[in-house]
Amino acid sequence: MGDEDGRLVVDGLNVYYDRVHVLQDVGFEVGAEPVAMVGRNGMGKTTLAKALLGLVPAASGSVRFGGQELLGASPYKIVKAGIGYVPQGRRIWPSLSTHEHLVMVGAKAGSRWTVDTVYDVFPRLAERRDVSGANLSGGEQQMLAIARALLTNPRLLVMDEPSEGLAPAIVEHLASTLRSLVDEGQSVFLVEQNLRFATELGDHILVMVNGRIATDLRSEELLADEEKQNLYLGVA
Ligand SMILES: Nc1ncnc2c1ncn2[C@@H]1O[C@H](COP(=O)(O)OP(=O)(O)OP(=O)(O)O)[C@@H](O)[C@H]1O
Repeated sequence: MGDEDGRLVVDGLNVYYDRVHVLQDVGFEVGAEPVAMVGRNGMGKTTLAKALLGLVPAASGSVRFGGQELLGASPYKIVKAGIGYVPQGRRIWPSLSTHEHLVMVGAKAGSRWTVDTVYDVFPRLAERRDVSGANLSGGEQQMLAIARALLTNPRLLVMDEPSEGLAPAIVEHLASTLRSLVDEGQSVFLVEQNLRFATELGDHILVMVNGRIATDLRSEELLADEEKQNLYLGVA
């Protein structure tokens, strides 16, 4: 995991919604080092995550993963190729229990991830195994969305705003759990508005402005530069 084999290489990616040019010549790479993309609302981050998973069509460009071209492939094939997806808004089934969500995905043969090993990473989910999705807290739903993606045994985990709507203490807990996975070799591409979460998990930061990657820097550089934070994110 996280080796050159599982490298994501995005090049010249263009996406339109009707005539609106939402992603403009987007290019970046994700290897072993975790990468986070930040940007204000509506800049195109979710569209990018969806385009990587084949959920929105691209007009042109290339998305290669482990040397294989995935642009134009179905989401099913992309997940099978080793890209796991945690969508914005979590997408939990209200009437299914925690355990039902997990057994429905099941484990892949030979994978380190089984229902039991995801419960080891998220013990809170084991405690809440019989609780329905509708009755889980936001943080528990987020853990479940991540656990469900892990069961697909991803070489690369793409997460769209996992911190959204969660209390700071929960965000902190999520960041440290995800950081442990990264330290064990899990590759991660994170889309985030929460600068603290993004810089805690991502070593490398891409800033998206109006559908383009405006800059690309180390997380400590962005944290040390309030002017850039204000310019790109309006947070300082
Ligand atoms: N299905 C769609 N049809 C048309 N326009 C869309 C569609 N989805 C998003 N957009 C527009 O495309 C632009 C980029 O949206 P996107 O959701 O990718 O941004 P974002 O950076 O993820 O923002 P947020 O953090 O609010 O999710 C926005 O102007 C948005 O209004």
